[in-house]
Amino acid sequence: MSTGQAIRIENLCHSYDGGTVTLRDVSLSIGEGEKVALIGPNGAGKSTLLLAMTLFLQPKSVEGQILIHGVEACRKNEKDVRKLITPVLQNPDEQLFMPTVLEDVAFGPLNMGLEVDQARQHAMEAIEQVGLSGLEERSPYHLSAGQKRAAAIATVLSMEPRIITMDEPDTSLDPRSRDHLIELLGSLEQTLVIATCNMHFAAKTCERAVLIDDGKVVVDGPTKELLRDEELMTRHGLETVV
Ligand SMILES: Nc1ncnc2c1ncn2[C@@H]1O[C@H](COP(=O)(O)OP(=O)(O)OP(=O)(O)O)[C@@H](O)[C@H]1O
Repeated sequence: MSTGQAIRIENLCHSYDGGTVTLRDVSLSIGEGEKVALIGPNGAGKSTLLLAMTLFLQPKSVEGQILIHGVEACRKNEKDVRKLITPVLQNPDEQLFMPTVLEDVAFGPLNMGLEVDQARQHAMEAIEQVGLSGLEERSPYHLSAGQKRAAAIATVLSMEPRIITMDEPDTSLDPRSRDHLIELLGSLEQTLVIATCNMHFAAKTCERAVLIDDGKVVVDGPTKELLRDEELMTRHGLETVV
């Protein structure tokens, strides 16, 4: 249920090193608590759009405006923006670098200035939420692909951002792990923006989908309606889901 505006993007343009144009005049509003899939073929600009929202692009390469809960996403507001919106990276290994799962999940809250006990409490809750209780002392390197994905999500949940972005979170998951992830995402109250090329995954996790191709928003609407449109899906190299 949407209670306010979480993300507002206006006329966003971006190019890498003044070369490849990746985002062309993208405008988009996402309400608080919405779960939105960014769908589109490889190279469409989905990851770049997530990087723009989470301030991971060179400021000079971006034109237009992004507001995160009313705060302009720019360098001078970096600290505030990072508290509001946090990415789960495409590769969990980039998010897990401490000796144990617990230390990894507590790292964010500690970094935000929480006392050790409080950070541990947040971490334990996040670990339970993602179904990894009992694995707190395990090295992240010794987790399965599905467990790594869950641990990476826990490192973000423990910081309690209001918005979470995820880039291809279903990559390398077997059907059972994917089902666990779908269940977990369904249980989250945060606003979620999920980039995916997997239309079945999009249909199961997000009520709304934004189709991006060649850096432009092509269509924005109910996921199931978009995915049923065979002509639209085929035109953009995507799979129809009936
Ligand atoms: N660091 C970079 N430098 C230059 N070009 C890049 C860089 N990263 C991505 N690109 C290019 O930008 C375009 C958009 O890429 P992006 O990763 O945002 O697409 P995507 O929709 O997420 O694709 P995929 O589904 O394959 O992950 C592509 O043409 C890609 O080659």
